Amino acid sequence: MTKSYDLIVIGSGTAAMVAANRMAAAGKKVAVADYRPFGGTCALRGCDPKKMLITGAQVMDDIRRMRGHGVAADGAHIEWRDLMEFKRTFTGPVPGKQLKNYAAKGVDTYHEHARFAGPNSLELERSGIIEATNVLIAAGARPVPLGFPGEEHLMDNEGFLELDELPARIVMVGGGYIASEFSHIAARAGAKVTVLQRGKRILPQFDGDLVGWLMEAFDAAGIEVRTGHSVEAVEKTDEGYIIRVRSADGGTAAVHADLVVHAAGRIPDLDSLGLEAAGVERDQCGRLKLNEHLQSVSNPAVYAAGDAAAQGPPLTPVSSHDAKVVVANLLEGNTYCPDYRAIPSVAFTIPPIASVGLSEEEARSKGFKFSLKSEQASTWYTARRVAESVYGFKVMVEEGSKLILGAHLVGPHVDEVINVFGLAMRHGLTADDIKSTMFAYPTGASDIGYMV
Ligand SMILES: Cc1cc2nc3c(=O)[nH]c(=O)nc-3n(C[C@H](O)[C@H](O)[C@H](O)COP(=O)(O)OP(=O)(O)OC[C@H]3O[C@@H](n4cnc5c(N)ncnc54)[C@H](O)[C@@H]3O)c2cc1C
Ligand SMILES: NC(=O)c1ccc[n+]([C@@H]2O[C@H](COP(=O)([O-])OP(=O)(O)OC[C@H]3O[C@@H](n4cnc5c(N)ncnc54)[C@H](O)[C@@H]3O)[C@@H](O)[C@H]2O)c1
Repeated sequence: MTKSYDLIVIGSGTAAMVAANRMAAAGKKVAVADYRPFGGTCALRGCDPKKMLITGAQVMDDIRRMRGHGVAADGAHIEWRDLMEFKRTFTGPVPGKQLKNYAAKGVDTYHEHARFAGPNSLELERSGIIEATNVLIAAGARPVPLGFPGEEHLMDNEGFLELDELPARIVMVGGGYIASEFSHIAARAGAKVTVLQRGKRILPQFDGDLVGWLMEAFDAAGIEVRTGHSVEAVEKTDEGYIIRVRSADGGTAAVHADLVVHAAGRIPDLDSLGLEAAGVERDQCGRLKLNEHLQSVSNPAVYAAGDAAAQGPPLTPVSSHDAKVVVANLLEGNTYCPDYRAIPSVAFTIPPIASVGLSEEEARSKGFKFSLKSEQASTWYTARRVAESVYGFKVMVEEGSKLILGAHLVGPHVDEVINVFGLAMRHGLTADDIKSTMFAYPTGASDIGYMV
């Protein structure tokens, strides 16, 4: 007999976990299917493992900056294998813990590929057909196909975060989050890293002036950044790889490497879901056609969340937020819509760069009247006490309302401090509210009053 559920979730990442747990807590019969180890991108192949490797890289950078200031650690280096083992102390137990957690909550788990067989039924690779009142597509994202010869030679984020040996010469194809973060890790671990970015600058999601200041940290780490360079082909040779590049002025070049990493963007992972069988439509860009409640416009039984839904930026807190919205809609009827205002985002370079709210260009093009405070603040105590020269900010405060429109930070501790701006923006606190708040001193947050 076909097994029947209130909700089947495709995927076992952040969106899936939040949705499945909440539905189970509401007494609903839930199933979760994933063909990969349970845990999803953030816990197994993204945010969390990456941040553990960053911890090692950060120590190396601390030593570099403190050399001659009382720290002598000559010969200190990263033992890549051991750092990977450190990472695995976190990632290793994740799938088992998840399965145990689901079992305890009465959620059925299927470690297999799922595809739609009908409007509200799924075909599982081994277990056959299961059906549900509702299906949540939480299938995440995958590296975008690049369409150039030799793209099969590129290693994705999953491969990089599992490397047992770190190759000597690494090329990052692309210059966004993944290229920036992975290059800071690999360079501190001794690799020669080249970032090949098609765009005019790297990290286009962040403020251009602050990214400019951050380039000093790329230089200090020995990371070569080539902007306006589009990768057009990758060839495998006996010695490694040749990466064929075209520059913005039409010139061509060849870069040699032992490893080529895909850091050129990700797209919703929808192609293998058999959406046609369920009548779930996609738009011209291939994204799911969803209404404001994250429900398929063509099949009301189906909802989507997180990277697969691609309604907000592809970030973990967005996946979690989407899942909460979907569950509220399932339990209470379609009454909730996602709220994507003031989502803080951080690229974990060393030091990090962070952003929340509008960019300066967006604020101007939307016609806001605002005061802008921006400063390269390397002489401030927050930077000096850690011997870091990269520190700066750009904050926009609306005239009249004194609400913060956008905050952009680079330097020590900004990965934490940005959350204070996010809190203020999401809850309508003004620049005056922030100025009248007491922040513990000396902390990164104690600078906020001088930034607004
Ligand atoms: C290297 C890297 C670093 C990142 N770092 C950060 C960070 O620091 N901070 C941040 O906020 N975000 C970060 N992100 C983004 C973040 O990881 C994602 O936005 C988030 O994990 C998406 O969660 P999700 O639940 O939507 O999907 P996922 O966690 O990707 O889960 C989707 C799951 O669905 C499964 N699946 C797909 N198709 C099927 C199918 N047909 N049947 C069964 N299962 C299927 C997949 O195997 C996958 O496990 C990073 C991403 C990467 C790649
Ligand atoms: N800290 C974080 O929050 C974090 C970290 C990693 C990933 N992520 C998420 O994962 C997503 C994917 O990350 P990503 O770094 O792969 O993508 P990205 O969108 O950040 O950057 C991709 C870059 O690759 C460039 N590019 C594309 N094709 C190219 C080519 N042929 N040659 C040279 N350059 C090329 C593009 O110009 C683009 O700027 C991000 O959008 C982000 O939301 C987040």
